[in-house]
Amino acid sequence: MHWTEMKKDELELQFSPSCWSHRMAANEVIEAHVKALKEGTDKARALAQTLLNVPYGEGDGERLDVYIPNSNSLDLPLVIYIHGGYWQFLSKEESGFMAVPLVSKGVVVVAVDYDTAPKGNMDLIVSQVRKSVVSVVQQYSHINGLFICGHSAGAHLAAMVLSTDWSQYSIAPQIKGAFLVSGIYDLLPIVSTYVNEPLKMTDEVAVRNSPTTLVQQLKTSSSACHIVVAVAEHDSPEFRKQSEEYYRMLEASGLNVTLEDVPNTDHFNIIERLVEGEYHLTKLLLKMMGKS
Ligand SMILES: N[C@@H](CC(=O)c1ccccc1NC=O)C(=O)O
Repeated sequence: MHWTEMKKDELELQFSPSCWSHRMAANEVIEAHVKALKEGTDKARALAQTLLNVPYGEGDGERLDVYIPNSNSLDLPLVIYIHGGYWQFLSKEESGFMAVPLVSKGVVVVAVDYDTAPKGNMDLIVSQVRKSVVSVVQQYSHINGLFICGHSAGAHLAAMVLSTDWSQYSIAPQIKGAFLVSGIYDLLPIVSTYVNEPLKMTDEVAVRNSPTTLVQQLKTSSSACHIVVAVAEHDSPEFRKQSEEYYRMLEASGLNVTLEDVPNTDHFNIIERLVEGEYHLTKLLLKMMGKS
């Protein structure tokens, strides 16, 4: 069934990732998710050298954390992680977990904060994340490859970064690879759901912030980027459809894109497991960065 034909209840269920986990009840899976991300982030902060709360703009919320390998090398790959949580939950304080397996392999990890709703709205959040990427490139001009990874709403934001017209910015970041994990690429279906209550998007705001409407811009700005669209086996059918359709659009426009359907995962552990060195997506990310 197309989402336009769904009743509100059905649509809201499709966009309630916690209701589709095969591991735990809805409230438990979210609690466990936040705990896993926080524990992983605390571990990363103990393992790596860190620069915490580095400003990337004037706003209080415009800060990022850097996780640095204990290496003398200057030409390390760098991955920017953009957290999920429906543009209203989570922060960089739970977003350094993937540094655990990556810094030991010589990868710099940056976790970006943005003003979640209701403080921030969709246009602001997208512009903040874009600005953070420009700031990282300016500060770390010596890095050997810029990569971006986002989960859920963060995958949407990562796709929006790839789709940026950089002509209004001081530089045009060259992103070598992108990991889009369990993302939302068409925002129109969520406008009428509970997800939009704090965001208050109109259809117009949703359309201009949908990566599905910006594929031509992505092709112009990010033609050399290897894009991995990853989706969980136990994501909801609508989430799975969003990933499949965005993947097809990118592939049809001739981009270097791969669809990864990750078995035995749900919307939450598909990203939590990046704390493990032996997890399929961790290995794939390291391979993309030339570190395996
Ligand atoms: N109502 C949503 C809540 C949700 O997605 C979420 C909540 C807290 C932290 C992260 C979340 N989602 C994905 O990162 C759900 O049913 O999963």
